Amino acid sequence: MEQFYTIQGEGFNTGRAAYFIRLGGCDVGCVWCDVKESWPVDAHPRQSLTRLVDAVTEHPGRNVVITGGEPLMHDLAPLTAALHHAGCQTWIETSGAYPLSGTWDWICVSPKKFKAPLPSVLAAAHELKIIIFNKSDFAWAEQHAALVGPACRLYLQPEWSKAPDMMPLLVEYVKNNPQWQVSLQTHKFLDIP
Ligand SMILES: C[S@@+](CC[C@H](N)C(=O)[O-])C[C@H]1O[C@@H](n2cnc3c(N)ncnc32)[C@H](O)[C@@H]1O
Ligand SMILES: Nc1nc2[nH]cc(C(=O)O)c2c(=O)[nH]1
Ligand code: SF4
Ligand SMILES: [Mg+2]
Repeated sequence: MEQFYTIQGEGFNTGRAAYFIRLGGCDVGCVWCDVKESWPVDAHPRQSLTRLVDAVTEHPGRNVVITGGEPLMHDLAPLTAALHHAGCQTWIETSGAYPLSGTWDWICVSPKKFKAPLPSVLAAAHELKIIIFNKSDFAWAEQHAALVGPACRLYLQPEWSKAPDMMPLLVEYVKNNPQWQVSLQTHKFLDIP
């Protein structure tokens, strides 16, 4: 759907330069999704792997984030193989609703109530990033934290429009449950993609 070189705004890798590839197609249907234009799978032009990898390597950064849409609706094995061949690190942003494909240096799973994550994807996560939209999301976060591996990093990220209301609760939650960390969509404050 789009590709851009920017700063990873969220989660564990916040602040690091990364090339983003946003793949079209998602059927999870989050009411608060901030890229609804990514949902239709056929609305976005196709690109060859060669062209995609060439575009990445025109920039000095070698961290590549595959996002969407829901990127795991596609077989990502060819894309991650080509990126690794070009010397890139592969990072994914996924809801976990579809089986993993591809080989990954960093897996961020952000599970959604609208379509449950697969246990196999949760088990492979390096990072669990729960979006806090209302109070019930804290208990829901704990349910998913029980399904990830022991080394998985735990993040709570406010849903953008609800952040003014939810941030005080989120801060108190992390102070009382320090296994969790706060993640903010810092690119939105920086006004970058
Ligand atoms: C647009 S999604 C694409 C990747 C994948 N479909 C997913 O949901 O993880 C990228 C990240 O943005 C988060 N996100 C989407 N809309 C948001 C919003 N309104 N506020 C905060 N985070 C949001 C998602 O939870 C996910 O972690
Ligand atoms: N800067 C920046 N960081 C991000 N981290 C995850 C994003 C996403 O939409 O997947 C995203 C994004 O859209 N922009
Ligand atoms: S799973 Fe991701 S892309 Fe799909 S609707 Fe939810 S936030 Fe948007
Ligand atoms: Mg985004």
